[in-house]
Amino acid sequence: MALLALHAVSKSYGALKVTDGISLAVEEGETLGILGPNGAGKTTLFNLVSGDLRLDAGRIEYAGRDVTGLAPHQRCRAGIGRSYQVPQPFGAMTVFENVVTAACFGGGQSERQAWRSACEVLEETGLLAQANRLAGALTLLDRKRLELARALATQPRLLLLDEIAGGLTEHEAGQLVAELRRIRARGITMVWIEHVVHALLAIADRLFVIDFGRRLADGPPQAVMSDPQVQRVYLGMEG
Ligand SMILES: Nc1ncnc2c1ncn2[C@@H]1O[C@H](COP(=O)(O)OP(=O)(O)OP(=O)(O)O)[C@@H](O)[C@H]1O
Repeated sequence: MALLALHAVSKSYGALKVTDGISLAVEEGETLGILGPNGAGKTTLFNLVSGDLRLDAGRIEYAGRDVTGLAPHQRCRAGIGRSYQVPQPFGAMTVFENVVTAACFGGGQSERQAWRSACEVLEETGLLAQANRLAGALTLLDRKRLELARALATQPRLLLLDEIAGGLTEHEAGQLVAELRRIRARGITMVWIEHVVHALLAIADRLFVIDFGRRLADGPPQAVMSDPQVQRVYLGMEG
């Protein structure tokens, strides 16, 4: 049974169909990469899965349960954690306080549990030395790590990552991939939207390409990247 299953999911803004009948299954333990041109509907798909947006049609199942009608906090507590494309930490709070807050309010943990899991997550994401810094004073790499740490603090079984490598140097993106590999080794299922293709290819088991809100390709990374339609639409290359 798939951990996450989308059945003909659709969402429109007025006449603009942003998600057009997408069906997709993600197996437990899998790392799925999502690619697509700007405005293709990738973040919208995440918003539909996390419950930040209500869908117009279709159904979403998670861990064998229909979660279509659940609120975002209910989906989070059920194990769907996510990061946001634009990191949104509480800038006037420390890194530690940000992660504790995510563990308490997103993960439903007691304060005592939240302190413990915040320490573990900060160590795992390489942020322990920054624990007492204000989140607003972090470098871009550390802000991305904090975004990851806040999602991990909710103890997800399914982790949705939205462009977490964007704006990083190649070396920094490599560090982030190494952290994601460790997270994957813990058995966490990941779906990662990313424009930094080499970072995605370093970890994804499978790629799903979206164009104009529809599935353009879905399969093993090398096969998808050499698909002439993907090269034409996404990479701007003529086949
Ligand atoms: N609240 C909204 N109202 C109207 N249109 C919207 C809204 N949110 C998104 N859109 C439109 O929906 C389309 C898909 O947006 P989305 O952010 O999902 O794309 P994306 O693939 O994540 O893009 P990017 O790679 O640039 O982040 C875009 O044309 C966008 O302008």
